[in-house]
This record gives sequence, C-alpha cells and structure tokens, in this order.
Amino acid sequence: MSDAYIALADGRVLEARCRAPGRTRGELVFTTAYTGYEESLTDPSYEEQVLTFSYPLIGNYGVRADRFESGRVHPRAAIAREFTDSVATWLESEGVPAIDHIETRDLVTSIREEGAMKCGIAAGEDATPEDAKAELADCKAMSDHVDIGSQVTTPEQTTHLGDGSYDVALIDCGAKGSIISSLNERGADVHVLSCEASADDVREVAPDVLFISNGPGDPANFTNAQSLVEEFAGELPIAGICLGQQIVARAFGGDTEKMSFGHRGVNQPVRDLDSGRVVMTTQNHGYTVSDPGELSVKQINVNDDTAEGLASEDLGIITRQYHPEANPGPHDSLDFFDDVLAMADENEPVATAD
Ligand SMILES: NC(=O)CC[C@H](N)C(=O)O
Repeated sequence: MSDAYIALADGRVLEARCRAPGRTRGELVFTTAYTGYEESLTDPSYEEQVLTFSYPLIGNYGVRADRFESGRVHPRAAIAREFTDSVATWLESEGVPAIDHIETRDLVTSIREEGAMKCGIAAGEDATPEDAKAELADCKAMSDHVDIGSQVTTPEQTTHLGDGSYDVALIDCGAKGSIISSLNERGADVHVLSCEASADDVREVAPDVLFISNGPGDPANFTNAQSLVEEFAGELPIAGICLGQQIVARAFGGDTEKMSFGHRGVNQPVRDLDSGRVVMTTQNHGYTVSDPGELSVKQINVNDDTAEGLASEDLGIITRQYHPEANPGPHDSLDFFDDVLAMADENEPVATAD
C-alpha cells in the first residue's frame, strides 16, 4: 500500500512514497539541475508550483542554511526519484509535502509532452487517491494567482549595505537573496522595496538604478511594478532579471506568453548576438517575452531562439531572462551586474560650469 499519491491534470493518479506529509496542489514543473536543490527550493519564483527534480538523487550534500535564497521553501511540494533523509527532514519541518520512489522519467516526459500541468498531492499515513484528486480539483491556473506578488514580496522596506558606491532600488517581486549580495559585492547599497511600492517610495531612496527582481507567476499580474518601469523610463537606468525582464518588456509595449514546459535547469545555452559568445546559464521560467516592444533582443536561447536578453542603449535598459546571479549554476554571466552598475556611472548628471 502506498502512502502518497499525485493526481495529474491528464487524469492519471500515480503512487509514490511519502517523505514529508501533507495535502497540496500546484503547477507541476521540472528542473534538470543536478545540483543546487537548496537554492531552488528556497527560490520564491517557485511559489504555487510543485517542483520535480529530474536528477534522481536529491540531498547528497546535506542542507545548509547559508545556501538558502530566501527565508522559506517556496514550491508547494517537491518530487524526486529519491530524497535523502536530510532534505526530507528539512521539508517536513517546513510543512512542505515531499514524495519520492516515483518514476520521475515518466513524469518529466509527460510534462515535456503535455506541458506544465495542474496537480494534486496527498502524502502521509491515511492519504488516498481521492484526496489527491480533491486537491487537483481545487488547483488554480498560474495566471489566476493574481496576488502572487503579495505572497513573496518583502513586508517592509529594507536596506542591504554595500560600500555606498551606488544606490539600487530593487523592486521585490520575489527576489533571490543572491541578487542582493551580487550587487552588494560590487559596492551597491540595495534598497528592497515592495512590488506595490509607489513612485515616491522609489524616489525617496534616490536610486542610481531601478532593478526589477525575479518572481513567481504571470508577469501580467505585476501591474504596479510595470507602472514603476513606465514612470522611470528615460530618467533612471533600469535592469531586470527573469520576471523582471518580462515586466520591463511589457512596460515598453512588448508582450509575454506562457511556454509549454518552460526552462528550468543549470545548462541552458545562451548566445549574445553582438559578440557571438555562448554562455551556460541557470534558468527557471515558464513565461517568455514574445514581443520585446521598443527594446532590442540582444541574447537568445540556443535551443529555441527565445529572448534571453533585452536592451535599449538610449534608455539605459538591460535585462536577462536567465539568472546571472547563478545560485545554483555556472558563473558565466556574473558580469551582468557590472554592466548594470556601469549604466549608473554613465547616467551621472554632467557637471555644469559655474
Ligand atoms: N524566475 C522567474 O523570475 C520566473 C518568472 C516567471 N514567473 C516565469 O515563470 O516565467
């Protein structure tokens, strides 16, 4: 007798082993990352999703809090072929259901063929297939989570000090901690503002750069962050990562669309169209910029040509669809943060002779 079940939107109910009990639901996605499970599980971009690891053994180097990207686990549940006890114990202590001893090759193939799909999970001694189906019945489409930003944004404004060389206003749509530390390491003081912050809140921190973070869900639901980009366009340099790129594109007349199963992993190849250079990147997204609007596409995904980097030199804008902060992942693209701060240098008001 199994003690865990997952009900899929395609009608199947699969049996598994309970590693952390509970009932839950979410959008079923997979990552091919073979490392970085602590970072992925604490990445706010996974809010309202159920994360399947295609790599078969998850937890083989333990769980260490200094690798966390935020204060809690964000996926609603986690699935692997095999979780070690350390990961299972951690997820149980966080109240996040985890299941393993499931054929993840089959699960991942279904997601590849049918797309990211709703699912329901029931795990624990008295779990039944009907419980999993009841969870599935209550599962909302990702774009219907209209307030998802409020689930992940900072409850209050905070400042993380670099050495005072720059001030960055980071609009927190579910920011990963290593975006903040990547900026701090380069001398920037980072003011973390709610995704519902007003233009006055932004002005109050006198930023050199407006930075829109990564985050969960449909970028179309982040209308306030989009309006901030519209407000400061041409006045401040603007940068964005992942959800940030999507929001910036929408602010400049562009559009986004849902992908079938998205990009989640640590070996996504990206080509820079000016230099021809290809870098390996970390990715975690289910939407893509289908129309860059007034911005230019500067980088593309080698596998499917989707937009990976946008820019406008005139307006002082650069964005990335992937995760240059690289936690987890290859460090090929950390220079993005240097490029962002270089925009702030160029934006210095020209001294006038008196
Ligand atoms: N990592 C992210 O910022 C993800 C962005 C967006 N939620 C998507 O799925 O495409």
